[in-house]
Amino acid sequence: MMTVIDNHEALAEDGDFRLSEASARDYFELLKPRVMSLVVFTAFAGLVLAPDHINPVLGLIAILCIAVGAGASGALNMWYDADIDAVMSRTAKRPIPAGRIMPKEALAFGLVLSCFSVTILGLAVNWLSAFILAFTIFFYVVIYTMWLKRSTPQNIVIGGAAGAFPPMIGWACVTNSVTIESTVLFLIIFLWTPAHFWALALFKMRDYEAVGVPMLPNVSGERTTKHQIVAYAVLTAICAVLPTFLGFASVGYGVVAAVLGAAFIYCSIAVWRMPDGDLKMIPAKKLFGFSIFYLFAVFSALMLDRLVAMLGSYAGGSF
Ligand code: HEM
Ligand SMILES: CC(C)=CCC/C(C)=C/CC/C(C)=C/COP(=O)(O)OP(=O)(O)O
Repeated sequence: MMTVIDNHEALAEDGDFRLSEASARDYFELLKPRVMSLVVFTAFAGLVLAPDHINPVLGLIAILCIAVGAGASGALNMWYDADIDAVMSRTAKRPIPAGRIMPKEALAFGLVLSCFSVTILGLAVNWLSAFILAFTIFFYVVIYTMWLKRSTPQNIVIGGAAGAFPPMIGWACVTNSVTIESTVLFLIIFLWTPAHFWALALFKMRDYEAVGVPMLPNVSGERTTKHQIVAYAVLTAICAVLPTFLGFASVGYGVVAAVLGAAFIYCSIAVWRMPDGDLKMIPAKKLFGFSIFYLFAVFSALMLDRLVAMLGSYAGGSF
């Protein structure tokens, strides 16, 4: 049975040039906007938390470049994964497997946006942040999507680094440097990723089984995955309070991060206590959903903490 993708290639091979019937919405969907919105939010947090100032117009340009670069990496991921996306129930309706966009169009779109975002960021802001953006795109598309994802159950642990760079890019946009503080922001997301994704991988095991992608639940089983989910949730909770101990966030932030971390660990333990073979996997779905709220809440608390500190110093300075 020819899949949609084969049929598309056949159409292109008969020499008969066809205009793409893809809509702007289809191209927008290639950018993984829902996922990348939180990615860009963490980049914005890195820009806000950096101990210096950036011209607001340049700051906006920086965030737009990071957003375009993140979307470009999503388009290139969908281009490469079109074969397995066509088989997995969760991804079968995406623009390429659904036949709305041809693989070559997605590849060109992703490459053009990647070059555009990196070049503009380098010219308008600085070349260090542009380099980190380029490296992040490369890491997600080549290291994770093309290599690790299909070859090792540790794919998302190592590949998770790609998703953790955005706050470091935002920080570098302002300071033109990589520091201990921006590395801690990187580590929070890096350690958060396994619990975030393996929760989903638990209830999507059959999908990954069907396409032969070696996700941890499929390779090492549910019990091992649940143990590692709890371990990474604990490490994330510990890392998230480090800003207070390193002096770039208040004790008040530390308390909020500790409470959020306790909730994250609680959700991960609920997954650990879930019987293997459970069909509904409610705790796993809850952990996946909470993981997104958790990351949003931690980075929001960091920015709020910075705002309160700035207002406090302004008020103190004006008396
Ligand atoms: C290698 C690292 C990561 C993996 C393997 C991963 C995996 C996934 C998968 C498979 C989904 C479901 C997407 C869908 O069905 O369309 C998802 C959703 C999501 N991810 Fe991750 N993720 C990673 C890193 C991140 C990072 C770094 C962030 C943000 C900082 C993030 C934020 C989200 C959000 C917001 C959603 C929900 C999207 C929606 O509601 O449709 N993810 N993730
Ligand atoms: C600035 C910049 C380049 C940011 C990139 C940030 C980044 C790498 C985010 C990871 C997003 C994600 C859903 C990865 C999963 O890919 P997958 O292929 O496992 O998920 P899928 O099966 O849903 O496609």
